Amino acid sequence: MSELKSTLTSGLIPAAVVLERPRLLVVDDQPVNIQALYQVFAKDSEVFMATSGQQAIEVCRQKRPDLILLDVLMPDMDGIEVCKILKADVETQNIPIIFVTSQDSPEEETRGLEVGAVDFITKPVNPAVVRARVKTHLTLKMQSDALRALASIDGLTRIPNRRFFDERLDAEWRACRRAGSSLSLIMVDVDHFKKYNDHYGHLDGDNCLKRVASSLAESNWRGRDLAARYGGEEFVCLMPETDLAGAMSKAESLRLQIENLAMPHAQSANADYVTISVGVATTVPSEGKSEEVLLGAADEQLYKAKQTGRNRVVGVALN
Ligand SMILES: Nc1nc2c(ncn2[C@@H]2O[C@H](COP(=O)(O)OP(=O)(O)OP(=O)(O)O)[C@@H](O)[C@H]2O)c(=O)[nH]1
Repeated sequence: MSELKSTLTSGLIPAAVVLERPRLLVVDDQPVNIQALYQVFAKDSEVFMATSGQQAIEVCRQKRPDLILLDVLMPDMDGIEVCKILKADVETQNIPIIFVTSQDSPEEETRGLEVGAVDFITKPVNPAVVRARVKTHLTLKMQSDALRALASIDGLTRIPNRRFFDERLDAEWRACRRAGSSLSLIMVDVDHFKKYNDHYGHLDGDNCLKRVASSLAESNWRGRDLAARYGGEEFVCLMPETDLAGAMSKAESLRLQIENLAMPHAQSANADYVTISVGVATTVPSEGKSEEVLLGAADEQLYKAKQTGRNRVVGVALN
């Protein structure tokens, strides 16, 4: 449970998922039906409302509700279509959708479940039934969000792991390619870390990695940036919409940040304390280029930083 608690506070699970006051979206073209559901939930939940499919999608993207109660039959865009659109978008696909319908045929229900709804409720709604079903699906959503977040965190350092980083790199690569903007990668490696372990012991080595990780993760990052543990004593940072100059300047401030922790390292050939070497690579993703090439380039720059004396930043912009 304490693991889950620290995961929650790390920000990887949205605060709303703690569900002290769940956020529900009720969608129906008839205000009287919205009113009926509003009365069931208003006391314990924050209730958003939408009277059309298009409005429902907009509210969803802005407010990120924990669950949607969605009317099937609506004039412009029906509930099935709304559900398909929300399930196709990574930002909204994990929000459970319960269809609320006056047509309770098996065909209708099958169609709804096939496009991704989790449940069906028939009109006129029974307050006790709808409350119980919503509670069940909110609990399931909280559990699956918590599991997803735990699977994304490195066990030792509690910052995002390589798996999470790989997923985000993939998504940001595509986003920067669409926008025609730069994507930068920063590779960080602790200098002479084998000697650190040999001198202070593996437990102190672990603590050193934890401090480096926290310092990197707590740096002053912009919205879509990400710092993760790549493996061993290596860390990686992703900076979308950032050119080489911006990434080099951030990398230099990370290097200083670690130096300023002033963690003693008696065996380092570079300094009396722990330092890092940093490799930076930037590209504008396009047809024919790959994420692996960007990763390889950052790694190559890191190698150069090691070869040319460590405790330094080296970078390259790829054509
Ligand atoms: N304590 C601890 N050590 C780790 C962990 N992961 C990797 N290491 C150690 O990190 C060390 C990395 O050593 P090397 O790859 O030789 O690099 P280095 O000693 O840092 O030398 P340079 O990178 O060239 O400065 C190895 O001794 C690994 O065992 C970990 O989770 N905890």
